[in-house]
Amino acid sequence: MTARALLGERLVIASHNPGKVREIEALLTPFGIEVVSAGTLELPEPEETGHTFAENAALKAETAAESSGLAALADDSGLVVPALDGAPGIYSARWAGPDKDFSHAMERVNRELGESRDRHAYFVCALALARPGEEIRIFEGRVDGVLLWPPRGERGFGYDPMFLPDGRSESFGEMDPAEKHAISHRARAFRDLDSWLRKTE
Ligand SMILES: O=P(O)(O)OP(=O)(O)OP(=O)(O)OC[C@H]1O[C@@H](n2cnc3c(O)ncnc32)[C@H](O)[C@@H]1O
Ligand SMILES: [Mg+2]
Repeated sequence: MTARALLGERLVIASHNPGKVREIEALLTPFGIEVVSAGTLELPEPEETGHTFAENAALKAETAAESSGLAALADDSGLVVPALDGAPGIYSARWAGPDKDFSHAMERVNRELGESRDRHAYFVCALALARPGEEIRIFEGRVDGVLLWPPRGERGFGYDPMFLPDGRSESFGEMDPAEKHAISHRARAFRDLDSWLRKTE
């Protein structure tokens, strides 16, 4: 089967975050399917009550698939800081508060790290694909790096300006989007999705 047959003619991107929707649209381009975002369809934003990235991604994808009757792809992601026992993790969006203020969230990460010499962090992305009448599928990706202070760059979204991926000299906030797509947690999860599609073909 082709990607189109597996994913449907029209796929809902079950996210209300414009930064993510932009990246997911770019990463889906090679699949050649029409996409529409949950925001455009005015779908409700479900409460993220799961305890893992995968559970929250599944919850968002299932809600969107049920309310639209279409296949839906959700992304639950976040920044994991081992020296902070994994925080902010699944609470990454919530650390920015109702105003979605990521300068504030980044300051909190840096403040809580204090003088810690361990500034290692990684981004995780769990993608969930829900198709009407089919079992839900989860795909995951991760990228490791170190936390910078002060943050650098205006590109990307969320915690990007404080994240320097391993082996690179530019933060995610400074990088050209195409470069971020070559190595990001989200791109790696898409590679996992792509290999599943190829196996199923
Ligand atoms: O749930 P949806 O509607 O998709 O949008 P959201 O922003 O609430 O998304 P999450 O619940 O998955 O929260 C993940 C947060 O982690 C951060 N994050 C995820 N991927 C990121 C990336 O590539 N670069 C920077 N920050 C990222 C970003 O701040 C997100 O708001
Ligand atoms: Mg969310």
